Amino acid sequence: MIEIKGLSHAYQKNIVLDAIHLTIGANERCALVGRNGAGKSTLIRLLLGLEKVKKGTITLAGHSNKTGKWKSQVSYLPEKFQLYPHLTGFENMRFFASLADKEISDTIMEEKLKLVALWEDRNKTITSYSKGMLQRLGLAVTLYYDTDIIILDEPTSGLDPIGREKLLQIIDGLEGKTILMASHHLSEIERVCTDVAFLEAGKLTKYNIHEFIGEQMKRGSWA
Ligand SMILES: Nc1ncnc2c1ncn2[C@@H]1O[C@H](COP(=O)(O)OP(=O)(O)OP(=O)(O)O)[C@@H](O)[C@H]1O
Repeated sequence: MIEIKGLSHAYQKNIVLDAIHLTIGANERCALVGRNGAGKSTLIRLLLGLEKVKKGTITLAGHSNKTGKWKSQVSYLPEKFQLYPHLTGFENMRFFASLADKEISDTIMEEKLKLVALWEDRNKTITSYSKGMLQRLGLAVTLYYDTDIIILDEPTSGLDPIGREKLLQIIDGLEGKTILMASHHLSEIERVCTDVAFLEAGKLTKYNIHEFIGEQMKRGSWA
């Protein structure tokens, strides 16, 4: 579960987040949306401890983000995951596993590579992978930590419709996770998300997906 209470953040006089509240429970897939500059990346950086929380509280999987205990329960897929181009898909998996705090077995790597449909291509160097395959490999790395909370930053960015659909199918199949996914695409939000956290002028409003679609019909797209 993610719990944010009274969180504010400003860069000099630019108030980006103004006393926002957000709770995302297990089995919720919550989209994080808002216009360019609305504060999505700032919120993600605060959640990941990359930016200091000055006002308000963040609790991740029951741990305050001030303690550091939350780290084993959160995984993050950035918009562009830095993989090693001279290594194969499997070698990349092994390399990132070697950096993890817990042991990640070959069996788990096999399971995740099969989940993202890259098992057949595991021994190819990733220079031969398409953008979609690279993003799926990044997702496989993110998933083998098996954390309660998964944060995805525009996971389908730059993918063609087939690549996008394959990735969304995998995300749609994840169970028992708390997912926050930044996105600019209403169609993909509708496809996989149960809820939407909408940022506008420093305020955050949470909708269930049906309310959000209705709201968009009334007032036009946010983007
Ligand atoms: N390190 C920083 N220093 C100063 N201002 C910043 C910094 N990072 C972000 N900002 C400002 O904070 C506001 C929110 O930026 P942020 O990147 O969080 O928005 P965003 O919703 O992620 O935008 P986008 O959709 O374009 O990625 C913007 O006005 C931006 O210029």
